Amino acid sequence: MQTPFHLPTLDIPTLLIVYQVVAMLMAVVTLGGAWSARGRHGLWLWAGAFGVIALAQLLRALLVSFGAPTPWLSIGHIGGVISSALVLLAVRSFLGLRLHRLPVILFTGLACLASVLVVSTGQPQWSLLSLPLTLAASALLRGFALPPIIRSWNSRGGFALGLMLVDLSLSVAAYALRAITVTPAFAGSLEQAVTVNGLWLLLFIVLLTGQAFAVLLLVNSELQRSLWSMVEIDPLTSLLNRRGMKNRIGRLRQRGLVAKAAPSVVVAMIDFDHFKQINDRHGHAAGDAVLRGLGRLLLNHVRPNDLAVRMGGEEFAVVWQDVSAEDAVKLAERLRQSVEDELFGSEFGAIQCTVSIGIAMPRGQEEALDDLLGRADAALYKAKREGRNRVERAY
Ligand SMILES: Nc1nc2c(ncn2[C@@H]2O[C@H](COP(=O)(O)OP(=O)(O)OP(=O)(O)O)[C@@H](O)[C@H]2O)c(=O)[nH]1
Repeated sequence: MQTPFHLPTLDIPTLLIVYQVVAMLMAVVTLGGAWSARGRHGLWLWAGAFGVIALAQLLRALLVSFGAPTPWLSIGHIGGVISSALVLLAVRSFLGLRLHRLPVILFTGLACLASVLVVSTGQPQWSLLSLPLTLAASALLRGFALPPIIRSWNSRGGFALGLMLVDLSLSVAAYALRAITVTPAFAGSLEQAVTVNGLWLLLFIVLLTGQAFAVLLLVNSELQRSLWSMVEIDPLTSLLNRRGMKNRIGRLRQRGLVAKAAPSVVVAMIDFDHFKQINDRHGHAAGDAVLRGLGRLLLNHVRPNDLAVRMGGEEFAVVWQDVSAEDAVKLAERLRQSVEDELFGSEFGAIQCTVSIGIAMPRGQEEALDDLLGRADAALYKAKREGRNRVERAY
């Protein structure tokens, strides 16, 4: 079959050297990133993915110049499959998913073995199968990394993840199409197949560079995220702190999920009764265990869009969304009862405590969050004055 268009002649060995140099550069840049991020987010695996391509091409070039036996020359193809396996593992590690290493290793091993076997026959019609075979294996391995990235992008969004998604999707398509089009049967002749492969190499150099940029952007945004969570999360209870709550509500308002002081938002301020006595009687460590226990209990009482917050000391807050005033009173009462029924376990024995709760609903669209919190606080102190272990509502 003759292709209807004229393909430019490309110097494949030169392109392979460029591919190798770019991969080497990307490996060095990603290694630097992995080093500064202490290897978090699967960065060593990303660096490995670029490094393997660079090393495989280098080895191949050396073997060719030393006149190594033919089976060794499939090392470049094998490097591509191993690199794709590392990309799959890197994506899972980056997204914090379990790494199913064994099936990935087995599949990669089989693809590499098949490549060596077909090249070892010494028969051109078999040897030529090595490239499409390993390219197809790479397309599959990278394809398996797509669904978790798509899910993550749907929930998190972000430019860096979007860029990774685009690059990975393009590379899955490119590996699959390259596997088909580099076969002489498709290209029309062996010469045409070599030229088509050269054109693909050009695209692969671009995709490789795009992937390295996406990795670095992703790591940068992850480091920023973890820095923010250190600022916004209370280390003792892992709940949001006061700043985290304000930022979260600000972000929800920006995304239009919460209208400015929407009337359906209810704030509950929660404060332990006589917490000082718990510390005095059982010790500070037992007090900490009780605070952690309330943190867990609050998380069980809120839905994904609600917020559970440690405001400071033994004061907590819950922000319920989409609830009526009547339902909020019921929710707060149920929460108060749960704390009363709970035996907060610690190594010093079970500790029983109670909380006082003040709840407030926005007066109108314009009430600022601080004013709302202030009124919930005032209701809380009314609950304390009226005898503690009770819920009071601000009007
Ligand atoms: N263990 C522990 N105790 C804390 C922490 N933060 C604040 N506290 C203690 O919480 C206690 C709060 O005491 P008070 O403000 O007098 O309040 P209270 O004893 O709960 O009395 P009422 O609120 O009036 O019922 C103090 O003894 C603080 O030391 C903490 O992180 N861990």
